Amino acid sequence: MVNEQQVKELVGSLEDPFLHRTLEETKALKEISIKEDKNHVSVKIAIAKTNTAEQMQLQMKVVEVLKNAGAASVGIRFEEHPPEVLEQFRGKASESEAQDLLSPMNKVKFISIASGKGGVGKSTVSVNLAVALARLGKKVGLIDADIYGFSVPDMMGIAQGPKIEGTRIIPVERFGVKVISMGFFVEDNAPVVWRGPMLGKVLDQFFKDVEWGELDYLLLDLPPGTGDVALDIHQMLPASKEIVVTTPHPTAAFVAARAGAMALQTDHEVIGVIENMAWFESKTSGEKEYVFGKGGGPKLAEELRTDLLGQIPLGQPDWNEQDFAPSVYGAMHNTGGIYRDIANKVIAKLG
Ligand SMILES: Nc1ncnc2c1ncn2[C@@H]1O[C@H](COP(=O)(O)OP(=O)(O)OP(=O)(O)O)[C@@H](O)[C@H]1O
Repeated sequence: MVNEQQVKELVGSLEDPFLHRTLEETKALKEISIKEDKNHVSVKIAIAKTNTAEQMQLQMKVVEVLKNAGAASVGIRFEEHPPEVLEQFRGKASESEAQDLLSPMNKVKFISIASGKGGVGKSTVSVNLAVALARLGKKVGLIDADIYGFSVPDMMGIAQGPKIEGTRIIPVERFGVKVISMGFFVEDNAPVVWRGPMLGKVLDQFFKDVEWGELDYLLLDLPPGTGDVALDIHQMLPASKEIVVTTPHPTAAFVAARAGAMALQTDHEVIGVIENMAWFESKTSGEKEYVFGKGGGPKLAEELRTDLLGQIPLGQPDWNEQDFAPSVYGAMHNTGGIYRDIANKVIAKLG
């Protein structure tokens, strides 16, 4: 069990990656809360620039020092120092670092897509939401971090891996979305045994070494479930907005609620729920059959005190209009329209 003083000292001794002063010197620790029953430590830290690879590295260090000191789980939120505080320290930063403070990644909003268990359509939803946001004119990146499933390349019909230019990885662009997948770095669909820390390194590389350019949104297709790997990945991610995908069965929603709880515990904000495989609609009669039950999505949204962003029916894209992307719905497809409505809601929420 760690106490507040230890948290202050341990986190305070780490450095702001841009200002090169300790977090104690920059008065970065804005909030500390310790839930003794769960041995959970939650901190809010101000740094020079949020949503950056440097923030990720700092985040990993904070988790490491607090876990080494005995915390069972750690939640971190970041905020940016106001300009007047930055001014005090700016002289310390070299010109290139000052330039870096203005880097385009500064503006990107992270959206993680999570689920309580596998197979509910989390990857399908991630892909189609990314494409829908791009169709609405947003600059979108997608990281397929679903280490058990990395199915995004196949779903989008991506046959070629990314180009490597020197030390930089150029993401593959498809339907206007820049895509990076764990699957690009694994030979012949071989199964991979991942552990949290290893995953953290790979993710860190995705943030640092991938040439994302300017992005509005970076979507992350997370591993399903609420096990160790999912927890680790949540703790490594820059504070992101999270969408939870569920199927309509009340039991599925119950399991998905755990994923939502994990997001909240690690200080990610749940911005909504998407119910997938909501019903089957007969093409001839237009009648809806609730094949997998009913009510799970609204119930989950209520439980997580968030919005139901949309309900996706059972079905498949029309292959011929899809240019060999087996899971991407066309803009004119009914389900493509549902994804467009969801994308509009996401934009309204996040700007
Ligand atoms: N609305 C839908 N209608 C019909 N099939 C669907 C729908 N959504 C997803 N599927 C299919 O269900 C299967 C699982 O979907 P997907 O891989 O997206 O799930 P997942 O939650 O990401 O799974 P995992 O995390 O285990 O990889 C896929 O074959 C996909 O094509």
